[in-house]
Amino acid sequence: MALQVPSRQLFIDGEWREPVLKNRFPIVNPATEQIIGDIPAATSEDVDLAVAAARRALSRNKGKDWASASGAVRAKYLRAIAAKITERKTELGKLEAMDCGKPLDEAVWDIEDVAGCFEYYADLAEGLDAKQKAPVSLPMETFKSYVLKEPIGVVGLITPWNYPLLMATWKVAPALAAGCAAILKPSELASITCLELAEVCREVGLPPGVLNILTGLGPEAGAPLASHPNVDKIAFTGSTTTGSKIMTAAAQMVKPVSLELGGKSPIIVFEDVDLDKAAEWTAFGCFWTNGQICSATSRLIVHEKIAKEFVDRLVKWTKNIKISDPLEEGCRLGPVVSGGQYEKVLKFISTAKSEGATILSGGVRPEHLKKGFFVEPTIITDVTTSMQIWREEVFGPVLCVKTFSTEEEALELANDTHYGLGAAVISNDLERCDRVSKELQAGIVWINCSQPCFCQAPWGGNKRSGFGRELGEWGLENYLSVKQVTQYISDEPWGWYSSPSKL
Ligand SMILES: NC(=O)C1=CN([C@@H]2O[C@H](COP(=O)(O)OP(=O)(O)OC[C@H]3O[C@@H](n4cnc5c(N)ncnc54)[C@H](O)[C@@H]3O)[C@@H](O)[C@H]2O)C=CC1
Ligand SMILES: NCCCC(=O)O
Ligand code: NA
Repeated sequence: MALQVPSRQLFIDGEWREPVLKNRFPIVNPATEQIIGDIPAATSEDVDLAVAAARRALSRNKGKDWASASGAVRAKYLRAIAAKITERKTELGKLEAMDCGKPLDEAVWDIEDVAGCFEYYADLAEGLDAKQKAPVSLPMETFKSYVLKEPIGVVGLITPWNYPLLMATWKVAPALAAGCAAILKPSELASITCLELAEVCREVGLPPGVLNILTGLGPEAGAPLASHPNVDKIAFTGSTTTGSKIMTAAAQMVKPVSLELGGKSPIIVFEDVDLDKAAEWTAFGCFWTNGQICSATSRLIVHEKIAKEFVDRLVKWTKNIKISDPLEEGCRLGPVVSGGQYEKVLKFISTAKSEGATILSGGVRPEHLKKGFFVEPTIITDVTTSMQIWREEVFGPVLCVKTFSTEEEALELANDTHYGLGAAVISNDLERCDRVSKELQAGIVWINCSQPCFCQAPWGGNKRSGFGRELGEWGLENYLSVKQVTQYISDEPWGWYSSPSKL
């Protein structure tokens, strides 16, 4: 059963506020193409208000309420948020599925991960207190030095639509744990659950201004945040093109950025694998989240000895994937997020065809679904390394295939990309897996699986997939500034200049 989408405003300074320009835009359910509600459209006027509220939150009570409160104080809020999210798990999962099209089971899994991530950073916030004043060993006995870790300040968090609440949480949870105040700008294509996070923050009594949530369009709400002189850092997940624009805007203010961008990740399948296990991971690696994952292993590189049998088996697994409305029981593939993405994915497929590739399976709308932005899981063979389908991120359920004969050749193909986010290797020879993992140019390597993601482990890429790492302790460091405090401890004068008293 579909749910009523709550009608919300912008969340600024701990309360709901109508956008200054009073505009709203529709929310489209990609499975039905129906309008299911609307969200407020923030502009630079609202960004100014939110940034000012965040500044006030940092300095209220001389910082003692938030920024310089103990980590344990902030952890209580993070745990309270986690508890409320868990309480509302089923409802939030449904809203997420209706908004971005991911199968309900995946959406509920995401919401569980959201709660887990808030819990995890609550622990790290507490741990931060014990890490303060860590001594630095110096080569001169006359000095001693220690390090303070302080919140970076006001942070702008700009997030995408493929994991709407989870990607927001990967940023919000560590930012709040660190003692920053934040402005979150979710994607205009899927913002419902981020506005519900605002409601959760209101209910748990998060101090006003600590988290502000502004829905709106990229150029109207995201761009003024990225270039705002009173925002101290930007963390972004999304396309490489937008990441580059954000970095350019931030550079004008010498503002640090962390960027988690696109990918064209490889999965290498060696000849010694269990075909069914490898086929299932290959399908999951590319078709999970309807193929819309930055780390999707969308280039299959399979040993020529097993290629034919493996690809046949993979097609069989793919045909077994239930494609339906995301809310239908057992759904494993929903629609892509929007009409625009649907057209884009189909264009990628038709270009591959016109460049000489073979659409082995899928490539079209499923016959039984007349409405919605559905694309069948698609497998493309006869691909060359110069084709668009091999080189560019599709962000849809589309896998392209090449074969190899030697490990060296497999690595060459795998690393033949401007991106460097994820990579997977499937083989029963674990020594080989270790060797290949070292050679793969990627921030994340999966052995005998693809995509599992744990909030304890670092996440991020190399090359044009961006830089900086989210999650784990690295995710917290993103929002901390390191201050060196060095003290002269000798009773002797410094003695560099001749003392005037000796004249
Ligand atoms: N790496 C990833 O996780 C994602 C990659 N993508 C890729 O991006 C393509 C386009 O999707 P979009 O939704 O248009 O992604 P996008 O990268 O433009 O959007 C991501 C976020 O950036 C914001 N944004 C857009 N322009 C901005 C600007 N000039 N300044 C500040 N913020 C801005 C958006 O409002 C959204 O919140 C997809 O087809 C896919 O290839 C999209 C979403 C996630
Ligand atoms: N499993 C989380 C993937 C996140 C991302 O697409 O960035
Ligand atoms: Na939507």
